[in-house]
Amino acid sequence: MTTVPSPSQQTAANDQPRLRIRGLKKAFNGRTILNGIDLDVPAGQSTVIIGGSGNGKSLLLRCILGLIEPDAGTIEIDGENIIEASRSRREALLRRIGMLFQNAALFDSMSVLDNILFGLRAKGSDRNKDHAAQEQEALHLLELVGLGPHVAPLNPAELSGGMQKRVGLARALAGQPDILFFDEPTTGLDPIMSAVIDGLISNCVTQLGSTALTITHDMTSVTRIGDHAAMLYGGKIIWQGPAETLMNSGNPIVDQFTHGRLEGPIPTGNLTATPTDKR
Ligand SMILES: Nc1ncnc2c1ncn2[C@@H]1O[C@H](COP(=O)(O)OP(=O)(O)OP(=O)(O)O)[C@@H](O)[C@H]1O
Repeated sequence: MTTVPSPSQQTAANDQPRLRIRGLKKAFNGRTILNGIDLDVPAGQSTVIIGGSGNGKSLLLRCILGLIEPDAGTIEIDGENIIEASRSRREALLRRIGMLFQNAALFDSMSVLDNILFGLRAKGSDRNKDHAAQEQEALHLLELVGLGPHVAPLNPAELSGGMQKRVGLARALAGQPDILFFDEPTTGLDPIMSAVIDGLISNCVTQLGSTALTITHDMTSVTRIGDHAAMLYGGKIIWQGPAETLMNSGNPIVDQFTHGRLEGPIPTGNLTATPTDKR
């Protein structure tokens, strides 16, 4: 007999975040960087994390990806704690995540095609497929990010920064991950290319149904791609809410950061220019 969940049970299931992080801590040599991160990343939506340089945003992503072992806390994907999962189960859960690294992180010595094939192999997506089928899949991924097959034999160094990011995104999409991480996807790009990359990220969420988690310093991007926003400061998520309210959060720390003000609760110390610095 099939049990039909009651409406309240359905709501509870639907409300479960795709990613749920609680009490995540990480210190290096006695220096605490993450000091109890609590964050929910809703399924099928786009969450953006902002925060000052060195606050641990990339570190948070690397902890989730299993590249760095946290000192404490839980990281759940669909309610399953990946830290306590068996190795094979953890690997299976982590295969659900695709990542566009800062600066795209392509292998310079490999062609664009080989970079994407590498992504397919890393996700185990090459199994049961001959080389021609793998190449077809790689070309399809390039097409998804708006690049034609003429780009496939080129080396990353022959591409502009924006094209490199697109290739990085194509590689992140290898193996059809349903969770995507983007680490500063628009840094170093001109405003139009930033809009193109933001559009591709939005498409991943709206058309592929992905859950996106993006780190950015680009406030225009936050409003363009974000459904939800969160700010990391002092080792914790100090604010989270709808992205459209980020610029008027009412939180003094968030407001100082998002408006780039020198005055406020965030110490600027030696970064503050004095009249003598302005020679
Ligand atoms: N493996 C590591 N070993 C030692 N320290 C580390 C390691 N990884 C990160 N850190 C330290 O953690 C801090 C946070 O680094 P992280 O790269 O996460 O910052 P971030 O918020 O992403 O900064 P940015 O916005 O400038 O990219 C830095 O001080 C960094 O030196």
